[in-house]
Amino acid sequence: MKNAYVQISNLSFTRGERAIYEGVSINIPRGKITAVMGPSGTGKTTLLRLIAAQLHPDQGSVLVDGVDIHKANRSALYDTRKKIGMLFQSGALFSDMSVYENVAFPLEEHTDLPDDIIKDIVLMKLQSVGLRGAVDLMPSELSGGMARRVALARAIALDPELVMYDEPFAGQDPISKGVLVELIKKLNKAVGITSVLVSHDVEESLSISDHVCILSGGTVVAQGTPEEIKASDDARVIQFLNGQADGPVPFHFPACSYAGDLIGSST
Ligand SMILES: Nc1ncnc2c1ncn2[C@@H]1O[C@H](COP(=O)(O)OP(=O)(O)OP(=O)(O)O)[C@@H](O)[C@H]1O
Repeated sequence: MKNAYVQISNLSFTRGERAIYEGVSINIPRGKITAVMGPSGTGKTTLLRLIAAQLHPDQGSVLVDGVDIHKANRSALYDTRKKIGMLFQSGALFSDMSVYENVAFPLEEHTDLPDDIIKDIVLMKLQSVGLRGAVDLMPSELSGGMARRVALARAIALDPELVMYDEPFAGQDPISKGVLVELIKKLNKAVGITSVLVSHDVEESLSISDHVCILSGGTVVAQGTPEEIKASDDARVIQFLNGQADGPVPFHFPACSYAGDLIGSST
């Protein structure tokens, strides 16, 4: 795809004995919102970490804005990482820093901007997530949902070209969820940010994304527009979209026989 911001080709990645990805190819279109969905434990967070070069594939390549991120030299890697904002499930704030200091941190680390400009940017980012009033609070004084939004303000502090959201709606009340959905759309439309959204929230994801990629069992089982995905006749896609427990995708993590485990534990 010519206009892909992230181009993943023939990617394989193994954790211990377990193949998480086997020859996966995915294109993340530039300036669009791509939803990555799939059963729990399938490797969605792992995929984001492979894109950000926090993990390295056994095989295959990941091009981020044309840069092969796993072969890039130190300075190209640094420059490319500056273009990526990440909101991870475990994206904890620095607990000994205020909300202000948390959002200012990447600006102080990566730019030479004067303090008054940094202050304006921090307040602008906090305003966009609806938390300018929380600027002086410490992370321990925030709810889980508020902390997630402060982490988002920090993730977009450097005006990234690519933002990856890992379960941004988890633990959000309906109003905050609405704020986040609008914010993701606004960042995408107004500033042209390429967005990757990992979420279990099927309805929300399909409603805001331009492109959808469904992963299962180490491969891509479907890719396309939300309309194409909804019209898919692949049994795994139908099972996932409808939240059915029974179907081709197993609910259980691979394990030895249950009876064997129980007998083993009683001896
Ligand atoms: N640090 C680690 N060491 C070994 N295995 C890991 C590690 N982190 C994750 N895994 C394994 O990799 C697989 C993929 O994990 P990952 O977190 O990417 O899944 P996911 O699709 O994001 O899941 P969820 O939707 O539940 O968040 C899982 O089977 C998990 O057990």
